[in-house]
Amino acid sequence: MHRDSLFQQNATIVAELTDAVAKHCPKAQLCILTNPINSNVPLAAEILKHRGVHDPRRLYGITTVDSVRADVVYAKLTGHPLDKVSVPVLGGHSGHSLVPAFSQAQPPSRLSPEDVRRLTESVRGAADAIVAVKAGGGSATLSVAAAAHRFVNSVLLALDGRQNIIESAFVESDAMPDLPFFSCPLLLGQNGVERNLGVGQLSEYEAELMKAAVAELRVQIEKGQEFGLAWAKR
Ligand SMILES: NC(=O)c1ccc[n+]([C@@H]2O[C@H](COP(=O)([O-])OP(=O)(O)OC[C@H]3O[C@@H](n4cnc5c(N)ncnc54)[C@H](O)[C@@H]3O)[C@@H](O)[C@H]2O)c1
Ligand SMILES: O=C(O)C[C@H](O)C(=O)O
Repeated sequence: MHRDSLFQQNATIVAELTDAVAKHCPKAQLCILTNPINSNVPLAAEILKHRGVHDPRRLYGITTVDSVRADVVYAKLTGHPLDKVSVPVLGGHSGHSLVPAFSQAQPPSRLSPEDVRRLTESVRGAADAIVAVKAGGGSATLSVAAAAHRFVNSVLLALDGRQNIIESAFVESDAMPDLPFFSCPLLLGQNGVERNLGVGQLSEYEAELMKAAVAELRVQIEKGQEFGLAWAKR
């Protein structure tokens, strides 16, 4: 499954809803789940900019399901309790644009290169695996609903003043040179993204994957920006 192929159907819907947010609730924290995240978030940013209400701290693409998947496979392999595990997932939300950073997993565990490759592929291929199992019956639903709930709940807790709320999301960012949007762990606060916690130290394997991820992301980001700008000016 290519989330990118959903762009044709979903771009106009995202544009219309973002425009309504810009007009009626410009201070809202806008959490976009609609695929392709890698294009739809840049698209929304262009519309918000055009309307003069763009605040990069308040616009997110929800990538939490990737974090959930990485945490689950890491916990299963290492035996760490799932609620104590955290694996950063970096980049975007599509097979080759996302890079799970198992080298930074907490609590740390020594994994063989073969284990890391296998876990990485299972996180990157999870969406396709679910589509195949459902055989025409759709894609992931419950896991995504749970992940979206976790993310939005974290945004609300931070809004309410709770400290040390960290979630990854695809946001406007300078974490990766020359790439205006990127997903990595964020410290959330009352105004949205309080601090971008950045990419951290990647292993050689992860750095290699990241090169291809960045190339794919660049194309998908530009596609969203072009659509958003054209839609806003139409
Ligand atoms: N970011 C992620 O991790 C992730 C994971 C899974 C699904 N998704 C994406 O979430 C989106 C929804 O997936 P789903 O399984 O819930 O689909 P779905 O078809 O079950 O639900 C889509 C809903 O959108 C509504 N809708 C359609 N056009 C609309 C419009 N113009 N304005 C307002 N609402 C409109 C429909 O009535 C329907 O209720 C898809 O784009 C999917 O790719 C993202
Ligand atoms: O588009 C979908 O429904 C798939 C989803 O992005 C996923 O990661 O499972």
